[in-house]
Amino acid sequence: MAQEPNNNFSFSPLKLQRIPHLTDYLPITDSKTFTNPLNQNRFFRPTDGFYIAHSDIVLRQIVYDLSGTFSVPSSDVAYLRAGPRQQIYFDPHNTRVAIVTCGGLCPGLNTVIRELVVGLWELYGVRQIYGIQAGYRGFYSGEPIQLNPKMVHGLHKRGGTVLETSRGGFDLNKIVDSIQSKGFNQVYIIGGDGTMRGAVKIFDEIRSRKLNVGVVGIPKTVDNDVGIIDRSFGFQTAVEMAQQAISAAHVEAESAVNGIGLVKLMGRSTGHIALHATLSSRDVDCCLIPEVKFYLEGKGGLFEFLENRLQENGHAVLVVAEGAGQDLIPRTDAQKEQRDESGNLVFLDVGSWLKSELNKWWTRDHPDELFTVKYIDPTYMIRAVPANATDNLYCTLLAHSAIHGAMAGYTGFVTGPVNGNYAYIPLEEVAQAKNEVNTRDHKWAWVRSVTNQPDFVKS
Ligand SMILES: Nc1ncnc2c1ncn2[C@@H]1O[C@H](COP(=O)(O)OP(=O)(O)O)[C@@H](O)[C@H]1O
Ligand SMILES: O=P(O)(O)OC[C@H]1O[C@](O)(COP(=O)(O)O)[C@@H](O)[C@@H]1O
Ligand SMILES: [Mg+2]
Repeated sequence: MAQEPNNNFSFSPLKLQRIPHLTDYLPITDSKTFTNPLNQNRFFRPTDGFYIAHSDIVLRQIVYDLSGTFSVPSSDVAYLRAGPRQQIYFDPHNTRVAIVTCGGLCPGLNTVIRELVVGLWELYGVRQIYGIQAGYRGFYSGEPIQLNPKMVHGLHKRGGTVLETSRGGFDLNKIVDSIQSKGFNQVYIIGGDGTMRGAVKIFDEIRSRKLNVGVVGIPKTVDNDVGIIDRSFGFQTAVEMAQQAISAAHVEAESAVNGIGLVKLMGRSTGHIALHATLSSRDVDCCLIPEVKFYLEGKGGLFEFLENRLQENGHAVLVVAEGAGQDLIPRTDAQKEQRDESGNLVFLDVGSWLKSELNKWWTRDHPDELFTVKYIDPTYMIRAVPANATDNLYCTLLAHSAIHGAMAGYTGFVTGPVNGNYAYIPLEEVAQAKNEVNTRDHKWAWVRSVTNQPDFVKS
């Protein structure tokens, strides 16, 4: 029977995760602030509650169990709510902005660039806006490109990043020297977990040099592996794109005798894309993710499961995240050490390996029966597309939130939705947080109930 809520609960003070402000470390010789130009913007007409105050917060934890004696644990935290401030720190005429994109592609990168440029220009009247080319290395190895709304007009309809991106090339001193010498006072850094770790270092160096430069992180990752925020932009578009690959795999498998459709999806250390694509498709018989180790042979293994599925249905669809099964694939010592320019471990192709293992298994156990594995690897197709409508809207809100925070003088922060509300989160916290699939919660149980796949726990 459901337990009645108990009135015996109390809220201990929440811990507000403050974000740094430039005045925290800069000598306040001139404490002048500026009235937000939105006051004069005929489209916005600020009314009561339009501006966000220091006291507006967003709770990280919003679901509680009120049975028994209850108090909010002191570990529960709140973040500053994102949005326009009535008084701003930067004079728009003297604001000089740099925007950079780093790491892998993700649908919506161009939209964020577009909305940063248009938002800074239209909402705040900033005119000195520059794009840094090809990731972190672009700060010191090339010339920034000046941007204006006309130049970025149609960007939301294009995949990729017009600024180009890269991995590696992180030279802290050269980057900060360049920010200083080029006179930038706001830097918007769009990237994933690696980029955010770099951004923390840039922010620390800027602070230790006491530079009047705001550093803002905008989290980007198609894998959805950045923690704290609800989800990363482009993720939904990628899941949608993955449906096409799964449908094709299903058609191929269904149209063959003992056909297996195998689809590999992105997900270096997290299986969010594979999981969401599986749940949306319902054509998937088994979903393999990095968070759940699996095995091939014997009782409860993948082969036994597929054998039964082929017997029942004549076909099966397998979705595998790129980071799954890496511990099973034989590799040379050199391959064990191989890293990309950013230091990320280079993975072997789990799809090709699985295909080969499946073929070996079938030939060994059923030498006289037809069997086919059709392997589809849509890797770059799911991330090199323009953002869908939902992601485009999300990118706009992210860009606007970032601008409002930076113009107010906040620094060393990341903006993103927390429980549906846009918040300012300390950069360092985001750089450390991971978002892995929680295999104990109902979503993973739901996958297993949809596919009826094994739990791969050896008894
Ligand atoms: N720990 C780190 N410290 C400084 N820079 C880093 C760190 N990790 C990654 N970077 C830099 O961040 C950029 C993007 O990192 P990468 O891991 O490739 O992509 P993502 O940011 O999408 O995870 C690269 O230029 C890389 O050199
Ligand atoms: O071939 P690339 O460009 O290194 O990208 C491959 C990687 O990029 C990703 O799509 C996203 O990774 P990042 O968010 O770290 O850029 C991974 O899923 C994948 O392993
Ligand atoms: Mg990454």
